[in-house]
Amino acid sequence: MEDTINPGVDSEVGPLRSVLLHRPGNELKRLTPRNNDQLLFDSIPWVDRAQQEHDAFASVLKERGVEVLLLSDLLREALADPRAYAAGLHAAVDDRRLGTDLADSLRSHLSGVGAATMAEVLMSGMTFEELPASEGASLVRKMNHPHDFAVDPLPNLLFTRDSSVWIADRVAVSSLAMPARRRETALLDIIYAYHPRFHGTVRAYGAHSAPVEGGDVLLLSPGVLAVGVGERTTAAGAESLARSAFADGIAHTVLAVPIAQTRATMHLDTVCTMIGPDAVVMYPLARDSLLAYTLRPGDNGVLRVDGPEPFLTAAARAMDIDRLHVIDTGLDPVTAEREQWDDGNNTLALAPGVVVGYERNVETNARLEDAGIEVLRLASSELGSGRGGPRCMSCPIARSTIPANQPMHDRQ
Ligand SMILES: NC(=[NH2+])NCCC[C@H](N)C(=O)O
Repeated sequence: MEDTINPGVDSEVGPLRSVLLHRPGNELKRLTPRNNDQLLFDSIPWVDRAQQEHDAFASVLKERGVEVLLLSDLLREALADPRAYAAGLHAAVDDRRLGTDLADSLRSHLSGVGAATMAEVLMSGMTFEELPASEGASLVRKMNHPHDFAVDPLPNLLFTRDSSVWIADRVAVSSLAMPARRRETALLDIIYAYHPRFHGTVRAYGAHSAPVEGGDVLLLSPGVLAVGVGERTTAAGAESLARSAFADGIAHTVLAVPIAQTRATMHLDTVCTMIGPDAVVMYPLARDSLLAYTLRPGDNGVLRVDGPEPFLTAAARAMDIDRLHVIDTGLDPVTAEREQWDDGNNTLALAPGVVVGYERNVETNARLEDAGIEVLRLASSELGSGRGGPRCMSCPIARSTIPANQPMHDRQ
């Protein structure tokens, strides 16, 4: 048997060894022009092409020696455990939406369908017309349109970055802010609690805490986290993540970084991602305006909060480096805005100086290459419709540790 890779992530850029992805599936087929806004997609993706683009993403990672775990496989395998199956039933059936009669009949139907179908229902949801026939009349069934959802689909599962985050050897299952994504928490919870691969995994933070989404969390260096606070992660969420990371000894500094509350900048990783241990690619407009509050453990369990001050200053101090380099994308404001929207700043580092990016961001990629970064390009005509790039679509489970204080150019 091959050795399994021990989970653990202490940076954004250490050589990537194992990653969790979600190959888009039938949940994307639920998107219509009537529900796409609410389900956080900007258009209606062509699902077959989205799958091809995603398969190409997985292949790029595998070719570089990264183990790719698929969320649907892990969920199905986890559901083989009766306790996981019971948790799945609980996550699928909402008594408040269905009323007692319909909820009971759906529960008894799902109890017998088996792990594969159960996983599919949890991911793709169920419409009223797909519910099993049941005895007696149900007002709820009569008064809902056959295409209404009895169980909501989760099209944003694709963005595995947001629903869980590894910090050192612990995993934080997120508390997601938007109603369309809240049920993702239950699926990740089932995987980490019951899949044999994650047996013994210790948690950080608590999925019932104030919202934190993984797209807002950057592991700037071992022990130093930057947490975007904006449309998704709240200040209370950043505090609770900091408190738990300090208590567990997996971080000594957390930078809370205010970001504009708009769709274009829903997460910190839409404007800034790391491409080396002391370097980031950053949306030019954010470069001089981004601020940070510095959180550290204080006496008697009280948090110390300093700042705000410029993000780059606070980050360099916390990381104990002279300067956090910003790769100058040097773009004119209109190109910069277009490429930021298309996730040009949302790169996934496979190692220091090696990143995956969307090919459509021609100018940003060219500037990254000018700076000596290798850019592995992905097609994204359909994947991009959910507004997420390679970083959003990946949850690193294991990265190798980079030796401390070794600037990037020595490592290439
Ligand atoms: N880490 C990220 N930037 N994730 C992007 C998530 C996009 C997704 N449609 C949402 O609105 O939630």
